[in-house]
Amino acid sequence: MNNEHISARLAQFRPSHWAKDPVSAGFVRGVTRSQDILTVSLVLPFVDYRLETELQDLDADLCRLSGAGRVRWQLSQDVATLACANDAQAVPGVRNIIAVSSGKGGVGKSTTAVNLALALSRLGGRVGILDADVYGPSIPMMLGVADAKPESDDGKTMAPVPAHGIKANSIGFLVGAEDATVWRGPMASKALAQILRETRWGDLDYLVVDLPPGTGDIQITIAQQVPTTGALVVTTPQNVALADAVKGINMFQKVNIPVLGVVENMSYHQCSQCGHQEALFGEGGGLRVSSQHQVPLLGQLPLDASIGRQMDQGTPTLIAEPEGALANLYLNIAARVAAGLYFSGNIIPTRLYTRQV
Ligand SMILES: Nc1ncnc2c1ncn2[C@@H]1O[C@H](COP(=O)(O)OP(=O)(O)OP(=O)(O)O)[C@@H](O)[C@H]1O
Repeated sequence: MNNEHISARLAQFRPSHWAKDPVSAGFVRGVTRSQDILTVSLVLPFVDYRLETELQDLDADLCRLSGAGRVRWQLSQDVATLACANDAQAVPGVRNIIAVSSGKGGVGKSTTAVNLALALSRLGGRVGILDADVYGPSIPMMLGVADAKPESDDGKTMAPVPAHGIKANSIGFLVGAEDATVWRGPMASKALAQILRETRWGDLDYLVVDLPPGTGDIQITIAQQVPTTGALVVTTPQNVALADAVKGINMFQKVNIPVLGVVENMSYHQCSQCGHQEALFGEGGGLRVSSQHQVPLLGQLPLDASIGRQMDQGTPTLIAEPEGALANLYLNIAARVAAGLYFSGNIIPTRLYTRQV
């Protein structure tokens, strides 16, 4: 068996959203042959369980090169802890924090944050979500746990609310939605810092933080108080929303938080009868912003009544139709976010924690 040829073939495999192939990135940990089976072990430092299926495309070539009859893929994930971009104190057990923002209200930021968190969980991660949208904490409703209350046995810390396999906390669980909206800057950001640190998140690969919309002082304060690893900006294709998205990108860049990319929501409307796609709010805006500001366009989501309806019912798209085309769009975004975060970040050595996928 010629290991060099096998390595060369593995190195040709590179999903389009990866910055490196698995060999040069150091993900391949071993190639061994025993009798008729070629075993290839990989450890992935970010989540993407779908890789297992994609790798099977290499089976025929690897069998030919090794003379084995079949290939056994041993894939495990050990999500790397990446250095956070600011000097905020780390949250124990939480490996990476992803902030979701929008320059403008109502563009679908919370919808994207919830589906992104669920998609990261589906890809194999241990995931939490912190609803930092003090102006409209909608995540309890979106996750179908509007009446839940985080429990506290010691009066000092609280257990997050479990929902659809992820852990959630929200200012909305603790005070009525109306009360939260009257809070102003310092009070709101102080309360959030407290919620972030007093929640017993346990071990999380990713904590998604849904920021309040806008690019003012409160957003900057929160982004700086939270040990953020990277941020993404949600926008719609209208010019006015795009202009605000640019402000969002600039805000993060000013405080040195890497922008993982832009998600264009309500990009087009797809007719449920004939499948015709129509760009209701203009075309190409997200792509323009992404290329002008050198940040990736992470994905485009249609304006689809089922996304809104499923959210209102507390069963987000990823849960309501896990195998559907819309869920797949969110999974693609999550895979890009996870890989983008890893390839653009600086790794902090963590205790080795390897799980079989
Ligand atoms: N792609 C979509 N297709 C259809 N409806 C959507 C889509 N994205 C979001 N919505 C709906 O649009 C409304 C606003 O979405 P959401 O609350 O996520 O926006 P937001 O940007 O977080 O708003 P705010 O920051 O002002 O709270 C919700 O009713 C949601 O269900």
